[in-house]
Amino acid sequence: MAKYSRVSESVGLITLQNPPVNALSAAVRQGIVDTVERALSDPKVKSVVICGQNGIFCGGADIKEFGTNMSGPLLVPMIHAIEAANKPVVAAIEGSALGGGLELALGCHYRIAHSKARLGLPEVTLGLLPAAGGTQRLPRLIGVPAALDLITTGKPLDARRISTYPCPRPSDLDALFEGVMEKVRQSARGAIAPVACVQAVRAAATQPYTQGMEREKELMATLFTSGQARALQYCFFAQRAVSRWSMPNGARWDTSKPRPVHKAAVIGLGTMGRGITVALAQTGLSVIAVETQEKQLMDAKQAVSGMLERGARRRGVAPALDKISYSHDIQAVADVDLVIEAVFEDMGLKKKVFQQLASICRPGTFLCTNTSALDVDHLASQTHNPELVVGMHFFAPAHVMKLLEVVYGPRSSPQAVATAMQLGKKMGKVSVAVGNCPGFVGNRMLKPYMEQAFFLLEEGATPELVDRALEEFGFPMGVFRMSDLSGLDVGWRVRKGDGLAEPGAPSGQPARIRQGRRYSPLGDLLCEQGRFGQKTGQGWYQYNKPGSQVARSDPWLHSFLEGYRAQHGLVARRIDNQEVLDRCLYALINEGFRILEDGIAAGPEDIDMIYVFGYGWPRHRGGPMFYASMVGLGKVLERLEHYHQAHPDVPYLKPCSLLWRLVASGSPPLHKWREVIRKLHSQL
Ligand SMILES: CCCCCC/C=C/CC(=O)SCCNC(=O)CCNC(=O)[C@H](O)C(C)(C)COP(=O)(O)OP(=O)(O)OC[C@H]1O[C@@H](n2cnc3c(N)ncnc32)[C@H](O)[C@@H]1OP(=O)(O)O
Repeated sequence: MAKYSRVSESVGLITLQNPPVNALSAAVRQGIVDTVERALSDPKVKSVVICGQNGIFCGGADIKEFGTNMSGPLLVPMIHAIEAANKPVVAAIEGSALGGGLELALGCHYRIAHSKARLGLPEVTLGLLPAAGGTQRLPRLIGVPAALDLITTGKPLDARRISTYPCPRPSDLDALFEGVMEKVRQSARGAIAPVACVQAVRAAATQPYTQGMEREKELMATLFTSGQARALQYCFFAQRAVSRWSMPNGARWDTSKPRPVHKAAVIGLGTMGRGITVALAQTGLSVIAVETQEKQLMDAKQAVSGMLERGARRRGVAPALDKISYSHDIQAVADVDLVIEAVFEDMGLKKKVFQQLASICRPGTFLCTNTSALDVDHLASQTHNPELVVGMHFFAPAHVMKLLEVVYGPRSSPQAVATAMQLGKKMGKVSVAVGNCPGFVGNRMLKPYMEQAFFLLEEGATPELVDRALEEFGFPMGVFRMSDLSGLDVGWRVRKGDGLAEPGAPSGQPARIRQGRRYSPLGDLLCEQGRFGQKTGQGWYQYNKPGSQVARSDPWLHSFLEGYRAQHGLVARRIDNQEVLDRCLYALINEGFRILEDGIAAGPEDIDMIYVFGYGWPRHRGGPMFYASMVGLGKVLERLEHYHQAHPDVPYLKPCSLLWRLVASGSPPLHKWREVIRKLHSQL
């Protein structure tokens, strides 16, 4: 696990060997201890070099060991022994030196890095801090401000020449730490690791080394066993696990070969189409961007060019303007490998586009739809080759948001899914393969979540109260602020399509029962008044002007709610944060279990990554299904039953059979849920 050799007579060379990333497993740590001892006791050896095999120095501690009884030498004394060595020890860094890997390098007397090396302390992203001296040695090496930046964000740095570093000279240490703590608290949204990182670096800046090390150890001890660390480490593996997709028919990632995509087309250049065009061009693909309205096409070209130029400036590269050609004629897509349709969310219109594409595109072209909820299979049936059709559901802004839902219908071929998944990966997305149903995974689960928020308003809550509870939980935005941002009219259109929202509906009880279940027309009533959210300057909140983003409490809305309750004979009661969280989150989680039961998502990791990367679920809480496993499935079931008894006309609150089944089988840990789901499916 650490190979020893002597080179040029006097240099002891230690090579870390633990594929794929030379993580510091117990065996590697033991190997380092043994080989360092050997080099130091060999009189012919004058200096020691530590490097990693296969072009990577070291990816840090072995995260898989964290949940286990860790054995083997500890990192801190191992690194101390290197630092205390009486022969110079050099870290020769190629590829990544991350976490414990960088801390190992920091314990060496010199570090030399390849110009393409990446150095970082990502512990904070796993709910931890760099507790092998990282928070103590790094500030001493590069100064407090730069160290704080690396440690609290976990972002890796490219190796740089020292002459390019600014000289770190904090003038007022207290102000510096207060400022950073404030920034960290705001962006961390309840995450404890970044705060502990600041506290540890503060110890480095204000206390002697040994006391700093003690503080670092103490803070790490708290983090190491925290639920947040478990959640973040779960996310690390879940993010990788979702790329190993499978379909109910047995097709899998490792047996399905993607086809290369060199040239793609985007149809429809509204907000989504523009973002998708940018994402594709930035990946290096040739893109045909089609918009039939001449004025829209010109506007889109200008907007896309601006987005590409700003992105390129940020990344210090040339903008990929020449990758895109614009056309108002759909015939221009005849020779592309893959088309992404991103026209207005209207089934009639999308069907027409798919019929056209089926007759224009050359045989074998993959046809993808960016619909957020419509039936992918129905669109596939408009073509001669339904096996080539999949959904590619991007999230706005499409060139920024990391999530891509790849939606397969019953007739989508494994190759079409593999190709869309690979294209998503190339675009830097976290791509999750899911089955076809209204709203797929993300939007399907959003429905019960939003429904509960509306009901809470009817029962006495305000948008401010609901949003505050969700934001304190860790969402960047509560449900009403989010609804104002995305536009109330979007959901209104869907409800009208579903035959739910009817203008001029009767008042009183009938208005609140639709299709045999409780319904809240509050969102529809706001839309009827032209209150569509930020874009109209009024929604659940008020804004200084249309387009403004600063939400202010709206007295009109409060008296509207009072009037509404009076009109419907509802008596407002006191609602606390816990009830908001219980009802909104457990209704959403219950739908997640139904999705697993229906086989729409292959496993809980898929749902969790969709919520973490697409819906602002706080990463340090691991995603809704992981959260349910942490709260305890028995407790989730009990609360859902309680609320369903109180609201029997709300089917979303009725605990689903998979949840019952899991609780009956002793609430197994999340990684065992697939077995229970398999059994459930085999019995159906
Ligand atoms: C009081 C107790 C004291 C305990 C001390 C605890 C000390 C903690 C300090 C630490 O070092 S924490 C770990 C910090 N390191 C990281 O967070 C790095 C994580 N890895 C990465 O960022 C990337 O993997 C990479 C190194 C940049 C390589 O990226 P690449 O895209 O090339 O490959 P991946 O697909 O991401 O990974 C390949 C494969 O390797 C697995 N893996 C990666 N890093 C680790 C690791 N540190 N431990 C265990 N396994 C790791 C990864 O899961 C992939 O495997 P899979 O089977 O495909 O999932």
